[in-house]
Amino acid sequence: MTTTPIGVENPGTSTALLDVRGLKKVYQGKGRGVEAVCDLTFSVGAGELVCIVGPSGAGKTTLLRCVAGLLDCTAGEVTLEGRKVTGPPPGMAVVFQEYGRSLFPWMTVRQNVERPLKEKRVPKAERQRLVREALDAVGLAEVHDAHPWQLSGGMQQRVAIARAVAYEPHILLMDEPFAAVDAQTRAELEDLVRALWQRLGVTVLFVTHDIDESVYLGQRVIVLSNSPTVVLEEVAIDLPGERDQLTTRSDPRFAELRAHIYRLIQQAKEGHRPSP
Ligand SMILES: Nc1ncnc2c1ncn2[C@@H]1O[C@H](COP(=O)(O)OP(=O)(O)OP(=O)(O)O)[C@@H](O)[C@H]1O
Repeated sequence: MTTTPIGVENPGTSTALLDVRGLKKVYQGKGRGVEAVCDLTFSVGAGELVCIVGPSGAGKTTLLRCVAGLLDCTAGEVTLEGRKVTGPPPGMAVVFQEYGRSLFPWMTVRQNVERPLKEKRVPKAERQRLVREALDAVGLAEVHDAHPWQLSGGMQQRVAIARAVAYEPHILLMDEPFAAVDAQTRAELEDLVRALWQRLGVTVLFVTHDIDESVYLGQRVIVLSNSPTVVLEEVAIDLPGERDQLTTRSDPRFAELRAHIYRLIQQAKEGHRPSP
């Protein structure tokens, strides 16, 4: 299985936008430290859609929080667009798993999406346009005046995605964003992410524990070992760029890639490390 980064669907996007070098994170607790991430190195090209999978507790969320500048690294560094990340960088948006906690219940859908744009001091007319376009893109134009608690879980996660997209980020980080929605909604949201990615040309780093989801979405899947966490393998997903839930998932190549990553995760759980 190849391990080189690819950009089959967005040709000419080989420039590294995000660089993670020797990333280590140790949480300091009372009396002892927890090494969540040991030594991670990888990069993501501009316009790529890269998924990260690994066993539970491998440090996927920790990695994403370090990349987002929400946590300090113990060692190593994260570089975005050539600048070292020391706090939340301006060109980045994050979608978390807990949409319920990430939206403000007292604000309408439109106000939730608009809020980061106000903080960014985007002029009013421009803000209104961005909010309208983002809500259109996620199919929520009709409910802009509703409050989050009046919407289903899947719709709330669409609001969170619209908020991220309206911000016009260069890179979108997603941390198990569909873990809490039903299978049908999950499939729709996966297609939404691919459609937005193709349309907007945004770089996406998508963390999931779901192997099928990583193969369906990604151009490349980075498989993490178990703790102490390193990159076990980078798997190029050489499926056609046009994907749909039925055709892609019944492609024999899809099954091969899924089986390969499944075996890697099993090996990871057994403590397998990459050869030096
Ligand atoms: N704030 C914290 N303080 C101490 N230890 C932590 C903290 N957050 C995470 N950890 C530990 O770091 C390790 C990695 O956790 P993390 O949540 O990053 O893994 P994960 O791969 O996202 O897990 P999962 O797939 O189960 O969500 C775990 O051992 C976890 O207990």
